[in-house]
Amino acid sequence: MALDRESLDTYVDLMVKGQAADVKISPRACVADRPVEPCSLVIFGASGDLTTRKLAPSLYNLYLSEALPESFVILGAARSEMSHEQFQGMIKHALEGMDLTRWDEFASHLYYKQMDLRSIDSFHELSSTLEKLEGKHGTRANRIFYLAIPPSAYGSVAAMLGKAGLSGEAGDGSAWSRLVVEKPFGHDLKSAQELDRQLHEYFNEYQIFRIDHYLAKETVQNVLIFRFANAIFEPLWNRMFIDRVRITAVESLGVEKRAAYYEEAGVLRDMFQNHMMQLLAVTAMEPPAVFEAEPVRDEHVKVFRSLRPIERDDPSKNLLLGQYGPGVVEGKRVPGYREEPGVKPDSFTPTFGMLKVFIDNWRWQDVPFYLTSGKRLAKKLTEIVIYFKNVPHLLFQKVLDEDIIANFLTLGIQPEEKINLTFETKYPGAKVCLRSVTMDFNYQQNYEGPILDAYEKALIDCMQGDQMLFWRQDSVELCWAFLDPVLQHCADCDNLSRLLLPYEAGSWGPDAAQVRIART
Ligand SMILES: NC(=O)C1=CN([C@@H]2O[C@H](COP(=O)(O)OP(=O)(O)OC[C@H]3O[C@@H](n4cnc5c(N)ncnc54)[C@H](OP(=O)(O)O)[C@@H]3O)[C@@H](O)[C@H]2O)C=CC1
Ligand SMILES: O=C1O[C@H](COP(=O)(O)O)[C@@H](O)[C@H](O)[C@H]1O
Repeated sequence: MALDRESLDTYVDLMVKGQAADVKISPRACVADRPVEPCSLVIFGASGDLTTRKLAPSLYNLYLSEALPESFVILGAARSEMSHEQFQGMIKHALEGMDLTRWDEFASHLYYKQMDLRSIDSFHELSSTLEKLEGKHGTRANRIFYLAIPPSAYGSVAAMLGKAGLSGEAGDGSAWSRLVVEKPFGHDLKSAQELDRQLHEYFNEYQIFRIDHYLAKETVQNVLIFRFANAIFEPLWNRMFIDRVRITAVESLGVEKRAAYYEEAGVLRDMFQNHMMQLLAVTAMEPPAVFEAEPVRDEHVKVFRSLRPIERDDPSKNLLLGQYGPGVVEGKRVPGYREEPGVKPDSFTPTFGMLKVFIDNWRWQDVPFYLTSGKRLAKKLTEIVIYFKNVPHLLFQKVLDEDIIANFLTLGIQPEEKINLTFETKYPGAKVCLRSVTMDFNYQQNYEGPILDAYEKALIDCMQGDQMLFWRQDSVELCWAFLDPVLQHCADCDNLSRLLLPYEAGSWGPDAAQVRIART
């Protein structure tokens, strides 16, 4: 049968002109979304680092891309004395380098209120300020309270909101109230349960949004799409075909100005209890019955429930810890952790961790997951790498007398947002030689629009009431229960000093020789 004209043209385009890789496939329903209702966003901690560095640029970007509702109010609150105009000036300063052509319109939605978070009167005043602003901007009484304040204040602020009547919702669903809580959610299982008890005194679980900006990263969401919207990978995604999984989230940044917090947290609380666990969950979870918040979060929970406990008395078989010393990072000389402002000169706080984790279930029995995170490493890199098993019969290895590299799949989260599959091919020529080649997909391929920043996604999801990318309390508790024994072991200075290995800033962590010495 002869090809019709259109098919022939397509064939010529794809095959003869060799453009298969450049086929433009239009996105399907990528912008179709739920409407965002008018609302007010109250940011407690509006003068702090998180607000200026993350929230302000995200909100302005959402405004520029017309993702915010037409009627909205952003009310900043903190201890500092500031007028509305000063607050607007501070936010504008935080937007340096962005397109400010629509700044004046955006600024007309920004307000500030000086507050003492320990005083109930301050919350009653907040209530009447909100009512006035809601009347002026027509935002109804839909309210989001964002806790960008020290974690020690989360419980009491939630209680103050409740006492001032700000946690309630209209019975007919015409007005809602939501609470956004930043990590850390407690510092161990017990404190996480206590915090949860305090939050629930006045808020229901469906009103509480425990943010994890890693879950909201485009490429992390893409892990689920990659796994469950393709038929060819999932059959391989198990212990029969996968040898090991490496999940890495390392950065070149040091502790910056957060020593007070980091000295208490260290890498295990700062990165493992939250972001690393969520990366593990999206890699290891089963497909949910439907792609909705609760079924997806149920599957996260099942992964966390299946974590093989780490030996309390000797976690060193599964754990490697390090602390950075001075070195050169990206061409710049930097001090060691102990010389950073605010850090104790004899601090044993770990800034690097590698944890070998097993998930005891049918899919993953005995497949090790290596989770690595650390500060002041050679470069910023977050990726999930799936190492497949070697071929069952080493046909070419015998001919070549050399190891054959098993296939691996790299899910690049940041800074390069990509998916690579590496496999063996024949090197051209008369002799039998092999070479590894990589099939690349770059996230920006055939896409020119902006990529939503994680905080933008989290904010918009919260405005839409979608909790899929937020932590549920049962997951929080299971992760603390898993890490608590390790943290308790490390709370003993003698144990910690034995476990903690130095590494040079700008390196890839403690070197292998040191690790071997420490382990013998
Ligand atoms: N910064 C980041 O990148 C990240 C932060 N987080 C979390 O976000 C939260 C905020 O962090 P960050 O912005 O870095 O902290 P900062 O210390 O920079 O800011 C704290 C803010 O809270 C306000 N505040 C503190 N105490 C009171 C009080 N009694 N009454 C009223 N306001 C008060 C401060 O106001 P004032 O300055 O006026 O005193 C300031 O605006 C923390 O829980 C942190 O763990 C989570 C992930 C990343
Ligand atoms: O939550 C945190 O994350 C950042 C790393 O986030 P990223 O999006 O830049 O990868 C980390 O630097 C910080 O210590 C931690 O609190």
